[in-house]
Amino acid sequence: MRSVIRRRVTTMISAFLFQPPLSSISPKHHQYSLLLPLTTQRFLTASHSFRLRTFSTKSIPNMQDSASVSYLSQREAAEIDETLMGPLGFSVDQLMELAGLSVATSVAEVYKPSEYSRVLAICGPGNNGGDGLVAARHLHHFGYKPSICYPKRTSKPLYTGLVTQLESLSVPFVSVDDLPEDLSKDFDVIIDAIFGFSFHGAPRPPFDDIIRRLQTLQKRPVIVSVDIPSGWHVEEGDHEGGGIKPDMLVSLTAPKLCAKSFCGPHHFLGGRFVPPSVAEKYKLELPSFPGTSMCVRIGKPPKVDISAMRVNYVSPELLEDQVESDPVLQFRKWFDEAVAAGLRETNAMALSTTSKDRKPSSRMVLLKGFDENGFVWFTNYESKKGSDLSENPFAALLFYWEDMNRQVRIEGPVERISEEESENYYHSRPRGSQIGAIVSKQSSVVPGRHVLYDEYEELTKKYSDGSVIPKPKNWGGFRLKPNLFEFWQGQPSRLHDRLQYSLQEGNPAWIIRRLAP
Ligand SMILES: NC(=O)C1=CN([C@@H]2O[C@H](COP(=O)(O)OP(=O)(O)OC[C@H]3O[C@@H](n4cnc5c(N)ncnc54)[C@H](OP(=O)(O)O)[C@@H]3O)[C@@H](O)[C@H]2O)[C@@H](O)CC1
Ligand SMILES: Cc1cc2nc3c(=O)[nH]c(=O)nc-3n(C[C@H](O)[C@H](O)[C@H](O)COP(=O)(O)O)c2cc1C
Ligand SMILES: Cc1ncc(COP(=O)(O)O)c(C=O)c1O
Ligand SMILES: [K+]
Repeated sequence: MRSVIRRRVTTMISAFLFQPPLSSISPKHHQYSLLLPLTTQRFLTASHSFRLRTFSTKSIPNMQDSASVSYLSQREAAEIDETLMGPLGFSVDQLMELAGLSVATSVAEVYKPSEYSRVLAICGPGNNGGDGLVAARHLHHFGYKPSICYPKRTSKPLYTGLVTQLESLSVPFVSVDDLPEDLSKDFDVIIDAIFGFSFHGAPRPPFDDIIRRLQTLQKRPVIVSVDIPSGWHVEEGDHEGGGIKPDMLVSLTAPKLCAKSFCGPHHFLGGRFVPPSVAEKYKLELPSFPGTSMCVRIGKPPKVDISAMRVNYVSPELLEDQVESDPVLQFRKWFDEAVAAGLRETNAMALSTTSKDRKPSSRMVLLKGFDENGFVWFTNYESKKGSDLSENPFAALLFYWEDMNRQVRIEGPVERISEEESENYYHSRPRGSQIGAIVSKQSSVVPGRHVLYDEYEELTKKYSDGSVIPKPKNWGGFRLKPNLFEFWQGQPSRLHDRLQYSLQEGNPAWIIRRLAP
């Protein structure tokens, strides 16, 4: 019995697979290879692990070539829907859940709840409306304050369930009559989940009036359209002009033809459920989803006004009576908190040095240890920073832990650590990095990458027997002994907390002073 069912399903899938696509779609397969997912892999060596970040255009979601993206006709969209929920074994609940989650994560990528918390999801009578209900639930859990306008309810259990779920979260439902004529006062984001790919003709009441209100919105609230900007023709787009102008479009499965005329700043793709058979059949060329993300940006990056880019920091206060009297202990506290918060490369710091002609230069290095004796990093003593420090043995370190609105400045004299300490650390590194340190005459001019690579290959062969890789004489650690610390905690309106620790001649006690922000 089971095998009969399996055979039937296989036959249905192959019948589906061998049908030709309904519309031809620009096949630029050579570009697809550029859209590799960003992978962060862990490489384990005998005693260590270190992260290798592989980089591709995909890792910058804005760098997609929108010309290589496929668009679906209305018929294809409906057909894919049927296939997913027929031979491919999906249920509508499942797809709707994934679609709604994609919408919520797309919104969260661009519109942060700290600034755009008041969301109105306007839900239509079909599955597009269902996506809106699901998205609102996720947005609630992401920290937004959604409200729902759902004038034409469906009595199917899927929909009544979604409504019950929202009611159990105390998400308010607003009737059309209670919606303010000017939506800009009460909402920061409007989720347009009115019509999806089954829309046809002209909008009927009460949606005609709601769409009219959306057409006249100014800058705020922003409109996020689910799959289709409601009121637009599914294939021809805003063909009569005067339709709504969403700021964000979240296309599901693949963009529909109308999306070609979308010219808002944020076009995202959601619906991370397309099996390869569907992608192959419809020759779908779509960006791949990075990491574990449920959405990915399609198309060109939005134009930004750099002068308007700013974040208003909101953090707990940093008060004199809360901090440690010893700045090294205070640093440890903040460092541990940054690690616990999961920040990447908490130990990355900017190191600033100056040459004897008093010209400063900065670069990132990794902190490899700190205690009351100082802060240690490793490098090539004959590099630019190495020669700067020989000429002027003073430096400044800077940590910026962006997610915590924190910055730490540390300044003081610098000295080389002992050869023994450097030896020990060098041999604790992955063997590839040890060889890399031999190969790199750091800061000198290299004729081409191949030069480094050839020498690396040669040395890798030489040491393939696992023998000790000798530390180059010019590679080792520096230790900065601080005489000044500053702990900076970002606060609203640029009234940040700055607590500076300094030492006075001949006095081992640190003086703590608050500096104006
Ligand atoms: N695989 C996928 O791609 C997935 C797709 N998903 C989602 O499903 C969406 C498609 O859903 P859908 O087929 O239910 O159609 P949708 O457009 O929401 O509404 C149809 C309703 O609107 C009505 N209606 C139509 N025209 C009208 C008018 N002029 N004025 C007034 N009413 C009008 C129509 O009524 P009728 O005309 O039939 O009387 C019917 O009640 C798709 O866009 C995506 O968001 C995801 O959930 C999962 C994965
Ligand atoms: C996050 C990060 C960490 C780095 N860590 C080190 C390090 O620990 N030691 C090092 O020599 N270079 C490190 N580098 C490379 C340096 O920034 C720099 O390119 C190199 O040391 C040459 O600098 P210089 O020519 O000013 O001496 C790091 C770069 C980054 C982005
Ligand atoms: C050139 C260079 N040297 C040294 C380091 C530090 O490496 P490790 O953590 O293996 O000491 C880095 C880190 O990015 C580096 O780029
Ligand atoms: K819509």
